[in-house]
Amino acid sequence: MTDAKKQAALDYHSQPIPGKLSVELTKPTDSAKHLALAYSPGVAEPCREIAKDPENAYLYTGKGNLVAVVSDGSAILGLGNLGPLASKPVMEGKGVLFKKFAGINSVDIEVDAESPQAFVDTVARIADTWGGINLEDIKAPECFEIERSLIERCNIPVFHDDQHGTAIVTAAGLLNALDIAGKALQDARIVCLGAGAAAVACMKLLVSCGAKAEHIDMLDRKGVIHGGREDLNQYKAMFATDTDRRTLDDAIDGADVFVGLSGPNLLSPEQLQSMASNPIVFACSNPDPEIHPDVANATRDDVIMATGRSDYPNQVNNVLGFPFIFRGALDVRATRINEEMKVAAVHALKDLAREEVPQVVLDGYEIESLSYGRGYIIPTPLDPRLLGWVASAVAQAAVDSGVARKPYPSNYPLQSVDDIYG
Ligand SMILES: NC(=O)C1=CN([C@@H]2O[C@H](COP(=O)(O)OP(=O)(O)OC[C@H]3O[C@@H](n4cnc5c(N)ncnc54)[C@H](OP(=O)(O)O)[C@@H]3O)[C@@H](O)[C@H]2O)C=CC1
Ligand SMILES: CC(=O)C(=O)O
Ligand SMILES: [Mg+2]
Repeated sequence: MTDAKKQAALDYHSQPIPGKLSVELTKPTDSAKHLALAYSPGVAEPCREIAKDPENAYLYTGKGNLVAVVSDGSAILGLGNLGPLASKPVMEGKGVLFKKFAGINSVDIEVDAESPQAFVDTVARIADTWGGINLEDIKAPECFEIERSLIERCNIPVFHDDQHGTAIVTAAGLLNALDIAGKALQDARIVCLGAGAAAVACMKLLVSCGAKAEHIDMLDRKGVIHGGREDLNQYKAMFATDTDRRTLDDAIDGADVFVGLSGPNLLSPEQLQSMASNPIVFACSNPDPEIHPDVANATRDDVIMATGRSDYPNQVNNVLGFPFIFRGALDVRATRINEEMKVAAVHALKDLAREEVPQVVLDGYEIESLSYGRGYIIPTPLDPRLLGWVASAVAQAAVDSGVARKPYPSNYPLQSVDDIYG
């Protein structure tokens, strides 16, 4: 970013008031009568009802439309472990996206925990307050055990966005990119740079969508993950292959797909040059991708290029997932977000990209036209149809797979966030 853009980003966060989120009132509070309802003595009535039946919290409080965005700051975007407080702008940012795109209220919680167990205990003790918990920017391998324990201990959806949100969006974008490149997922040779939270979840979901595990080379800082390595944790070991390839140079040669979930500037033009025809490059590290799109496009004119950024075409970013996935899950009061709901979200995103693009999206990006093809493999976050398409697919899958505690909502498909209360 230029110095001017960096300053603009700081100004955006600090002016006219610090931060990006605020709390609003939903009831009148202008008279003594109102106060006697909102606070003492009236507030005692819903307290008594909730004490009788905890489900009444959904009726008398904001719980059912409230998601906690929780981080320990150990893997903030691709910036690394900067600690809990430095993650707050990202967590507030996730809250902005929840509210703007799905009408969901959220509170960011940055936890300074000395161990994964302390983190889990902290979150589990406050879990009843929320309708759902979105874990964010927690590094691997700790994130896997943290999420598993919290899912076990909580009866609300717990979802590690960097794993599953990223995987859902990546799978949808990749299915379309392969379609445009004239290739099939089961034949594609895939290189995944990174072997952390996002990478492991993305490759697992791609395999469940039809990719061949033996066609995937996953790499960490030490190179290709292969069966001869003795330093692999159980999550990396799932992707160990029987191969002689050891470096990114070895793995990328002739590959159809590069998925970067690692760090900045790690894929060189020479490496891109050695990929197969119509190479698909998802350089998803934020804020700086594994290869800059200007460099990639200057290197090959047949590249299908995506990044996690909002300022280039094909934004493969979990913003296309978590707001709408939680919307659907909350509205049917799902106890968890299961594989069926994730796969339903993949297909909704994939299919929506093949529809005509509405004018409001063109206006938002200040462009004249946009249609399914190399420069448009995935819907943009500003597409108002995401709410209806993705939340409906997720809610239906929750009902069909038996994790919903309420029926498919009668006010679905949602046209806008103004419709969420029916
Ligand atoms: N576009 C999107 O929607 C999303 C993008 N991301 C991006 O993915 C990246 C990883 O995030 P996340 O999975 O949460 O973090 P983790 O800390 O869990 O994982 C990071 C992984 O990247 C690997 N890595 C780091 N540097 C290198 C390198 N030089 N060469 C090879 N591998 C490297 C690490 O290797 P090792 O295991 O050896 O330490 C580790 O496996 C970030 O840049 C993040 O911004 C994440 C989520 C969503
Ligand atoms: C987008 C996101 O969640 C990340 O880069 O961590
Ligand atoms: Mg993240």
